[in-house]
Amino acid sequence: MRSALVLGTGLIGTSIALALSGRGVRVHLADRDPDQRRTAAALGAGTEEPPEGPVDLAVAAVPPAHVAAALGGLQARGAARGYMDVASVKGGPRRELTAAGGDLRAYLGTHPMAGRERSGPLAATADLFEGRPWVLTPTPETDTEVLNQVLELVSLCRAVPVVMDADAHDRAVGLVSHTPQLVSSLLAARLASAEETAVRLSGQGIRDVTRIAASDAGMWIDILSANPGPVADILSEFAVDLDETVRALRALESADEVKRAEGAAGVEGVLRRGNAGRERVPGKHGAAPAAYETVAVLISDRPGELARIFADAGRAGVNVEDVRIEHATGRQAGLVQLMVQPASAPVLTASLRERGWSIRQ
Ligand SMILES: NC(=O)c1ccc[n+]([C@@H]2O[C@H](COP(=O)([O-])OP(=O)(O)OC[C@H]3O[C@@H](n4cnc5c(N)ncnc54)[C@H](O)[C@@H]3O)[C@@H](O)[C@H]2O)c1
Ligand SMILES: O=C(O)C(=O)C[C@]1(C(=O)O)C=C[C@@H](O)C=C1
Repeated sequence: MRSALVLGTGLIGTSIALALSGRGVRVHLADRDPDQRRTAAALGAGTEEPPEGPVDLAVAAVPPAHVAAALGGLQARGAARGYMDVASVKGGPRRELTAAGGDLRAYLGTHPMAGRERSGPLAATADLFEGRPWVLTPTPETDTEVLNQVLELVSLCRAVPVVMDADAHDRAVGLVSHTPQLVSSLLAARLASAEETAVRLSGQGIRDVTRIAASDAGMWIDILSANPGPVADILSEFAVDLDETVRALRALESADEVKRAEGAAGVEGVLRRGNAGRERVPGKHGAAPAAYETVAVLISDRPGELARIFADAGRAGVNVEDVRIEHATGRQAGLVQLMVQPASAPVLTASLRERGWSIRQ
Protein backbone atom coordinates (compact mmCIF):
# COMPACT_ATOMS: atom_id res chain seq x y z
CA MET A 1 0.00 0.00 0.00
CA ARG A 2 1.45 3.34 -1.01
CA SER A 3 -1.23 5.85 -0.01
CA ALA A 4 -4.21 6.09 2.35
CA LEU A 5 -6.79 8.64 3.39
CA VAL A 6 -7.96 8.66 7.01
CA LEU A 7 -11.28 10.45 7.53
CA GLY A 8 -11.83 11.11 11.24
CA THR A 9 -8.55 11.82 13.03
CA GLY A 10 -9.63 10.90 16.55
CA LEU A 11 -8.24 8.11 18.72
CA ILE A 12 -8.62 5.30 16.19
CA GLY A 13 -8.03 7.21 12.93
CA THR A 14 -4.86 8.88 14.24
CA SER A 15 -3.57 5.59 15.70
CA ILE A 16 -3.99 3.92 12.28
CA ALA A 17 -2.42 6.91 10.53
CA LEU A 18 0.57 6.88 12.91
CA ALA A 19 1.14 3.16 12.31
CA LEU A 20 0.86 3.53 8.50
CA SER A 21 3.01 6.68 8.30
CA GLY A 22 5.64 5.02 10.48
CA ARG A 23 5.84 2.20 7.91
CA GLY A 24 6.24 4.37 4.86
CA VAL A 25 2.66 4.83 3.65
CA ARG A 26 1.73 8.37 2.52
CA VAL A 27 -1.27 9.21 4.70
CA HIS A 28 -3.69 12.07 4.01
CA LEU A 29 -5.69 13.28 7.00
CA ALA A 30 -9.23 14.65 6.97
CA ASP A 31 -11.71 15.52 9.72
CA ARG A 32 -14.74 17.73 9.91
CA ASP A 33 -13.02 19.43 12.84
CA PRO A 34 -9.86 21.16 11.50
CA ASP A 35 -8.31 21.25 15.01
CA GLN A 36 -8.40 17.45 15.22
CA ARG A 37 -6.81 17.16 11.78
CA ARG A 38 -4.13 19.73 12.63
CA THR A 39 -3.30 17.95 15.90
CA ALA A 40 -3.00 14.57 14.15
CA ALA A 41 -0.68 16.09 11.52
CA ALA A 42 1.44 17.74 14.24
CA LEU A 43 1.82 14.31 15.87
CA GLY A 44 3.34 13.00 12.64
CA ALA A 45 0.29 10.99 11.54
CA GLY A 46 0.32 12.31 7.97
CA THR A 47 -0.29 15.31 5.76
CA GLU A 48 -3.23 17.75 5.81
CA GLU A 49 -2.85 18.13 2.04
CA PRO A 50 -5.71 16.46 0.14
CA PRO A 51 -4.55 13.68 -2.21
CA GLU A 52 -4.10 14.57 -5.88
CA GLY A 53 -5.83 11.44 -7.14
CA PRO A 54 -7.49 8.33 -5.69
CA VAL A 55 -5.54 6.74 -2.80
CA ASP A 56 -5.18 2.96 -2.38
CA LEU A 57 -7.44 2.81 0.68
CA ALA A 58 -9.78 5.27 2.44
CA VAL A 59 -10.51 4.62 6.11
CA ALA A 60 -13.66 6.07 7.69
CA ALA A 61 -12.80 6.37 11.41
CA VAL A 62 -15.86 8.40 12.39
CA PRO A 63 -18.64 7.59 14.90
CA PRO A 64 -20.89 4.67 13.80
CA ALA A 65 -23.88 6.89 12.92
CA HIS A 66 -21.71 8.87 10.46
CA VAL A 67 -20.03 5.92 8.73
CA ALA A 68 -22.47 5.36 5.84
CA ALA A 69 -22.70 9.08 4.95
CA ALA A 70 -18.90 9.49 5.23
CA LEU A 71 -18.23 6.46 3.00
CA GLY A 72 -20.97 7.52 0.54
CA GLY A 73 -19.35 10.97 0.25
CA LEU A 74 -15.87 9.49 -0.30
CA GLN A 75 -17.13 7.03 -2.91
CA ALA A 76 -19.13 9.72 -4.74
CA ARG A 77 -15.92 11.70 -5.34
CA GLY A 78 -13.84 8.61 -6.18
CA ALA A 79 -11.44 9.29 -3.29
CA ALA A 80 -9.95 5.77 -3.25
CA ARG A 81 -9.73 2.35 -4.88
CA GLY A 82 -10.96 0.68 -1.68
CA TYR A 83 -12.96 1.80 1.36
CA MET A 84 -13.17 0.53 4.93
CA ASP A 85 -14.59 1.63 8.25
CA VAL A 86 -13.58 0.77 11.83
CA ALA A 87 -16.90 1.27 13.64
CA SER A 88 -17.62 -0.84 16.72
CA VAL A 89 -20.83 -2.17 15.10
CA LYS A 90 -20.97 -3.75 11.68
CA GLY A 91 -24.54 -4.67 10.68
CA GLY A 92 -26.06 -1.14 10.82
CA PRO A 93 -23.41 0.78 8.81
CA ARG A 94 -23.49 -1.91 6.06
CA ARG A 95 -27.31 -1.74 5.82
CA GLU A 96 -27.21 2.08 5.72
CA LEU A 97 -24.56 2.10 2.99
CA THR A 98 -26.65 -0.43 1.01
CA ALA A 99 -29.79 1.72 1.41
CA ALA A 100 -27.85 4.81 0.26
CA GLY A 101 -26.76 2.98 -2.93
CA GLY A 102 -23.07 2.78 -1.94
CA ASP A 103 -20.60 0.57 -3.84
CA LEU A 104 -20.44 -2.56 -1.64
CA ARG A 105 -17.79 -4.30 -3.80
CA ALA A 106 -15.24 -1.63 -2.95
CA TYR A 107 -16.17 -1.58 0.77
CA LEU A 108 -15.06 -3.74 3.67
CA GLY A 109 -16.47 -3.31 7.18
CA THR A 110 -13.84 -3.83 9.90
CA HIS A 111 -13.44 -3.41 13.66
CA PRO A 112 -10.14 -3.31 15.53
CA MET A 113 -10.58 -4.83 19.00
CA ALA A 114 -8.42 -2.25 20.67
CA GLY A 115 -9.18 1.15 22.04
CA ARG A 116 -9.11 3.35 25.07
CA GLU A 117 -11.46 5.22 27.35
CA ARG A 118 -10.04 8.49 25.98
CA SER A 119 -10.99 10.07 22.64
CA GLY A 120 -9.22 12.34 20.18
CA PRO A 121 -5.82 12.36 18.44
CA LEU A 122 -3.85 13.14 21.62
CA ALA A 123 -4.83 9.73 23.02
CA ALA A 124 -3.60 7.95 19.86
CA THR A 125 -0.57 5.65 19.72
CA ALA A 126 1.07 3.86 16.79
CA ASP A 127 1.13 0.55 18.70
CA LEU A 128 -2.54 0.57 19.79
CA PHE A 129 -3.45 -2.44 17.64
CA GLU A 130 -0.34 -4.59 18.13
CA GLY A 131 -1.29 -8.22 18.75
CA ARG A 132 -5.03 -7.37 18.92
CA PRO A 133 -7.77 -9.07 16.92
CA TRP A 134 -9.05 -6.96 14.00
CA VAL A 135 -12.41 -8.19 12.69
CA LEU A 136 -13.03 -8.14 8.93
CA THR A 137 -16.55 -8.75 7.59
CA PRO A 138 -16.17 -9.50 3.87
CA THR A 139 -19.14 -10.77 1.83
CA PRO A 140 -19.09 -12.71 -1.46
CA GLU A 141 -19.32 -9.40 -3.33
CA THR A 142 -16.24 -7.86 -1.66
CA ASP A 143 -13.55 -7.13 -4.24
CA THR A 144 -10.46 -9.32 -3.63
CA GLU A 145 -8.10 -6.40 -4.22
CA VAL A 146 -9.88 -4.37 -1.51
CA LEU A 147 -9.71 -7.32 0.89
CA ASN A 148 -5.97 -7.58 0.22
CA GLN A 149 -5.42 -3.84 0.81
CA VAL A 150 -7.27 -4.09 4.14
CA LEU A 151 -5.25 -7.17 5.13
CA GLU A 152 -2.10 -5.19 4.39
CA LEU A 153 -3.31 -2.31 6.59
CA VAL A 154 -4.08 -4.74 9.44
CA SER A 155 -0.63 -6.27 9.05
CA LEU A 156 1.06 -2.81 9.00
CA CYS A 157 -0.78 -2.09 12.28
CA ARG A 158 0.63 -5.43 13.60
CA ALA A 159 -2.89 -6.68 14.40
CA VAL A 160 -4.35 -10.16 13.90
CA PRO A 161 -7.12 -10.41 11.25
CA VAL A 162 -10.29 -12.34 12.19
CA VAL A 163 -12.97 -12.90 9.54
CA MET A 164 -16.62 -12.85 10.70
CA ASP A 165 -20.14 -12.26 9.52
CA ALA A 166 -21.30 -8.70 10.40
CA ASP A 167 -24.31 -9.75 12.51
CA ALA A 168 -22.34 -12.52 14.29
CA HIS A 169 -19.73 -9.86 15.09
CA ASP A 170 -22.40 -7.60 16.62
CA ARG A 171 -23.71 -10.41 18.85
CA ALA A 172 -20.15 -11.28 19.95
CA VAL A 173 -19.12 -7.71 20.83
CA GLY A 174 -22.48 -7.34 22.61
CA LEU A 175 -21.00 -9.78 25.14
CA VAL A 176 -17.30 -8.87 25.20
CA SER A 177 -17.42 -5.10 24.69
CA HIS A 178 -20.85 -3.43 24.84
CA THR A 179 -22.23 -5.12 27.96
CA PRO A 180 -18.93 -4.59 29.86
CA GLN A 181 -19.18 -0.86 29.05
CA LEU A 182 -22.67 -0.64 30.60
CA VAL A 183 -21.78 -2.80 33.61
CA SER A 184 -18.71 -0.63 34.26
CA SER A 185 -20.83 2.55 33.92
CA LEU A 186 -23.54 1.16 36.23
CA LEU A 187 -21.00 0.35 38.93
CA ALA A 188 -19.12 3.66 38.55
CA ALA A 189 -22.47 5.49 38.77
CA ARG A 190 -22.78 4.15 42.36
CA LEU A 191 -19.67 6.20 43.18
CA ALA A 192 -21.11 9.46 41.88
CA SER A 193 -23.12 10.07 45.05
CA ALA A 194 -21.10 7.92 47.46
CA GLU A 195 -19.52 9.30 50.65
CA GLU A 196 -16.13 10.91 50.05
CA THR A 197 -14.63 8.76 52.83
CA ALA A 198 -15.57 5.62 50.87
CA VAL A 199 -14.39 6.90 47.48
CA ARG A 200 -10.99 7.88 48.93
CA LEU A 201 -10.32 4.25 49.78
CA SER A 202 -10.53 3.21 46.10
CA GLY A 203 -7.88 0.60 45.32
CA GLN A 204 -6.93 -1.32 42.21
CA GLY A 205 -10.11 -3.44 42.10
CA ILE A 206 -12.51 -0.56 41.54
CA ARG A 207 -10.03 1.10 39.16
CA ASP A 208 -9.89 -2.07 37.01
CA VAL A 209 -13.66 -2.48 36.89
CA THR A 210 -14.50 1.19 36.21
CA ARG A 211 -11.72 2.27 33.79
CA ILE A 212 -13.98 2.21 30.74
CA ALA A 213 -16.72 4.12 32.60
CA ALA A 214 -14.65 7.22 31.66
CA SER A 215 -15.43 6.61 27.94
CA ASP A 216 -17.18 9.16 25.74
CA ALA A 217 -20.95 8.94 26.35
CA GLY A 218 -21.84 10.33 22.90
CA MET A 219 -19.84 7.62 21.10
CA TRP A 220 -21.35 4.89 23.26
CA ILE A 221 -24.94 6.04 22.72
CA ASP A 222 -24.17 5.66 19.02
CA ILE A 223 -22.72 2.17 19.48
CA LEU A 224 -25.51 0.91 21.75
CA SER A 225 -28.22 2.40 19.50
CA ALA A 226 -26.83 0.25 16.70
CA ASN A 227 -26.77 -2.95 18.80
CA PRO A 228 -29.52 -2.69 21.46
CA GLY A 229 -31.04 -6.19 21.10
CA PRO A 230 -28.01 -8.41 21.81
CA VAL A 231 -26.93 -6.16 24.70
CA ALA A 232 -30.44 -6.16 26.22
CA ASP A 233 -30.53 -9.99 25.96
CA ILE A 234 -27.25 -10.35 27.84
CA LEU A 235 -28.18 -7.75 30.45
CA SER A 236 -31.50 -9.51 31.19
CA GLU A 237 -29.60 -12.76 31.87
CA PHE A 238 -27.21 -10.70 33.98
CA ALA A 239 -30.19 -9.31 35.93
CA VAL A 240 -31.31 -12.89 36.74
CA ASP A 241 -27.78 -13.68 38.00
CA LEU A 242 -27.83 -10.47 40.07
CA ASP A 243 -31.18 -11.41 41.67
CA GLU A 244 -29.84 -14.86 42.56
CA THR A 245 -26.70 -13.33 44.04
CA VAL A 246 -28.75 -10.89 46.14
CA ARG A 247 -30.86 -13.82 47.40
CA ALA A 248 -27.71 -15.77 48.27
CA LEU A 249 -26.27 -12.80 50.18
CA ARG A 250 -29.58 -12.33 52.08
CA ALA A 251 -29.45 -16.02 53.00
CA LEU A 252 -25.97 -15.43 54.41
CA GLU A 253 -27.55 -12.94 56.84
CA SER A 254 -29.99 -15.57 58.13
CA ALA A 255 -29.88 -17.00 61.65
CA ASP A 256 -30.69 -20.44 60.17
CA GLU A 257 -27.51 -22.45 59.57
CA VAL A 258 -28.92 -24.39 56.60
CA LYS A 259 -29.94 -21.16 54.84
CA ARG A 260 -26.50 -19.68 55.50
CA ALA A 261 -24.86 -22.75 53.94
CA GLU A 262 -27.11 -22.40 50.87
CA GLY A 263 -26.23 -18.71 50.63
CA ALA A 264 -22.50 -19.47 50.85
CA ALA A 265 -22.84 -22.11 48.10
CA GLY A 266 -24.70 -19.61 45.90
CA VAL A 267 -22.07 -16.90 46.33
CA GLU A 268 -19.23 -19.39 45.86
CA GLY A 269 -20.88 -20.57 42.65
CA VAL A 270 -20.84 -16.99 41.29
CA LEU A 271 -17.16 -16.56 42.20
CA ARG A 272 -16.16 -19.91 40.69
CA ARG A 273 -18.08 -19.31 37.46
CA GLY A 274 -16.29 -15.95 37.34
CA ASN A 275 -12.91 -17.72 37.71
CA ALA A 276 -13.84 -20.04 34.83
CA GLY A 277 -14.95 -17.17 32.57
CA ARG A 278 -11.90 -15.05 33.34
CA GLU A 279 -9.59 -17.98 32.49
CA ARG A 280 -11.00 -17.93 28.96
CA VAL A 281 -10.00 -14.31 28.31
CA PRO A 282 -6.98 -14.41 25.98
CA GLY A 283 -3.73 -12.79 27.07
CA LYS A 284 -1.33 -10.75 24.93
CA HIS A 285 -1.22 -11.50 21.17
CA GLY A 286 -4.47 -13.50 21.30
CA ALA A 287 -2.75 -16.39 23.10
CA ALA A 288 -4.06 -18.18 26.17
CA PRO A 289 -3.32 -16.15 29.32
CA ALA A 290 0.19 -16.93 30.47
CA ALA A 291 0.80 -17.80 34.11
CA TYR A 292 3.21 -14.99 35.03
CA GLU A 293 4.74 -14.50 38.42
CA THR A 294 4.53 -11.09 40.07
CA VAL A 295 7.46 -9.24 41.60
CA ALA A 296 6.05 -6.36 43.68
CA VAL A 297 8.35 -3.39 44.21
CA LEU A 298 7.79 -0.31 46.38
CA ILE A 299 8.57 2.92 44.54
CA SER A 300 8.52 6.51 45.71
CA ASP A 301 6.36 9.04 43.86
CA ARG A 302 9.25 10.84 42.12
CA PRO A 303 9.80 11.56 38.43
CA GLY A 304 11.90 8.91 36.70
CA GLU A 305 11.30 6.09 39.20
CA LEU A 306 9.39 3.94 36.71
CA ALA A 307 12.00 4.44 34.02
CA ARG A 308 14.70 3.47 36.55
CA ILE A 309 12.94 0.24 37.56
CA PHE A 310 12.40 -0.81 33.93
CA ALA A 311 16.05 -0.06 33.14
CA ASP A 312 17.14 -2.18 36.14
CA ALA A 313 14.86 -5.05 35.00
CA GLY A 314 16.53 -4.78 31.56
CA ARG A 315 19.98 -4.90 33.18
CA ALA A 316 18.92 -8.10 34.96
CA GLY A 317 18.14 -9.53 31.49
CA VAL A 318 14.45 -9.96 32.40
CA ASN A 319 11.58 -9.20 30.04
CA VAL A 320 8.65 -7.52 31.81
CA GLU A 321 5.51 -9.12 30.29
CA ASP A 322 2.96 -6.89 31.98
CA VAL A 323 2.86 -4.22 34.63
CA ARG A 324 0.43 -2.81 37.18
CA ILE A 325 0.81 0.22 39.40
CA GLU A 326 -1.05 0.75 42.67
CA HIS A 327 -0.98 4.20 44.19
CA ALA A 328 -1.53 4.32 47.93
CA THR A 329 -4.04 7.12 48.69
CA GLY A 330 -2.41 10.08 50.40
CA ARG A 331 1.07 8.48 50.42
CA GLN A 332 4.12 9.45 48.44
CA ALA A 333 4.68 5.83 47.39
CA GLY A 334 3.22 3.22 45.11
CA LEU A 335 3.54 -0.47 44.46
CA VAL A 336 4.69 -1.61 41.01
CA GLN A 337 3.80 -5.19 40.14
CA LEU A 338 6.11 -6.53 37.46
CA MET A 339 4.71 -9.65 35.76
CA VAL A 340 7.47 -11.93 34.45
CA GLN A 341 8.00 -15.53 33.34
CA PRO A 342 8.11 -17.75 36.49
CA ALA A 343 11.78 -18.69 35.88
CA SER A 344 12.73 -14.99 35.75
CA ALA A 345 11.06 -14.00 39.05
CA PRO A 346 13.91 -15.07 41.42
CA VAL A 347 16.52 -13.52 39.08
CA LEU A 348 14.63 -10.21 38.98
CA THR A 349 13.96 -10.21 42.73
CA ALA A 350 17.64 -10.78 43.57
CA SER A 351 18.89 -8.25 41.03
CA LEU A 352 16.46 -5.51 42.12
CA ARG A 353 17.28 -6.10 45.80
CA GLU A 354 20.98 -5.77 44.97
CA ARG A 355 20.25 -2.41 43.33
CA GLY A 356 18.49 -1.17 46.48
CA TRP A 357 14.81 -1.68 45.58
CA SER A 358 12.39 -2.72 48.30
CA ILE A 359 10.61 -5.95 47.24
CA ARG A 360 7.25 -6.82 48.78
CA GLN A 361 6.28 -10.49 49.17
N1 LIG B 1 -12.68 4.27 21.09
C1 LIG B 1 -12.49 2.97 20.97
O1 LIG B 1 -12.05 2.33 21.92
C2 LIG B 1 -12.79 2.32 19.65
C3 LIG B 1 -12.22 1.07 19.37
C4 LIG B 1 -12.47 0.46 18.13
C5 LIG B 1 -13.28 1.11 17.20
N2 LIG B 1 -13.82 2.32 17.51
C6 LIG B 1 -14.64 2.97 16.47
O2 LIG B 1 -13.79 3.91 15.80
C7 LIG B 1 -14.53 5.04 15.35
C8 LIG B 1 -13.86 6.30 15.86
O3 LIG B 1 -13.83 6.28 17.27
P1 LIG B 1 -12.77 7.16 18.09
O4 LIG B 1 -12.71 6.53 19.46
O5 LIG B 1 -11.54 7.36 17.29
O6 LIG B 1 -13.56 8.53 18.21
P2 LIG B 1 -12.98 10.02 18.39
O7 LIG B 1 -14.09 10.81 18.99
O8 LIG B 1 -11.67 10.00 19.09
O9 LIG B 1 -12.76 10.49 16.89
C9 LIG B 1 -13.77 10.64 15.94
C10 LIG B 1 -13.34 11.72 14.96
O10 LIG B 1 -14.25 11.73 13.86
C11 LIG B 1 -14.52 13.10 13.52
N3 LIG B 1 -15.81 13.11 12.82
C12 LIG B 1 -17.03 12.88 13.34
N4 LIG B 1 -17.96 12.90 12.37
C13 LIG B 1 -17.30 13.12 11.22
C14 LIG B 1 -17.71 13.24 9.86
N5 LIG B 1 -18.98 13.09 9.52
N6 LIG B 1 -16.75 13.49 8.92
C15 LIG B 1 -15.46 13.65 9.27
N7 LIG B 1 -15.01 13.53 10.55
C16 LIG B 1 -15.92 13.28 11.50
C17 LIG B 1 -14.49 13.82 14.84
O11 LIG B 1 -14.27 15.21 14.67
C18 LIG B 1 -13.35 13.12 15.56
O12 LIG B 1 -12.11 13.73 15.31
C19 LIG B 1 -15.96 4.82 15.84
O13 LIG B 1 -16.75 4.31 14.81
C20 LIG B 1 -15.81 3.79 16.96
O14 LIG B 1 -16.98 2.99 17.09
C21 LIG B 1 -13.57 2.95 18.68
O1 LIG C 1 -9.92 -0.76 26.22
C1 LIG C 1 -10.86 0.00 26.06
O2 LIG C 1 -10.84 1.14 26.52
C2 LIG C 1 -12.00 -0.42 25.27
O3 LIG C 1 -13.07 -0.36 25.74
C3 LIG C 1 -11.78 -0.88 23.92
C4 LIG C 1 -12.94 -1.57 23.22
C5 LIG C 1 -13.30 -2.88 23.94
O4 LIG C 1 -14.43 -3.03 24.39
O5 LIG C 1 -12.44 -3.74 24.01
C6 LIG C 1 -14.09 -0.65 23.15
C7 LIG C 1 -14.81 -0.46 22.04
C8 LIG C 1 -14.28 -0.81 20.76
O6 LIG C 1 -15.19 -0.97 19.79
C9 LIG C 1 -13.20 -1.75 20.78
C10 LIG C 1 -12.45 -1.89 21.88
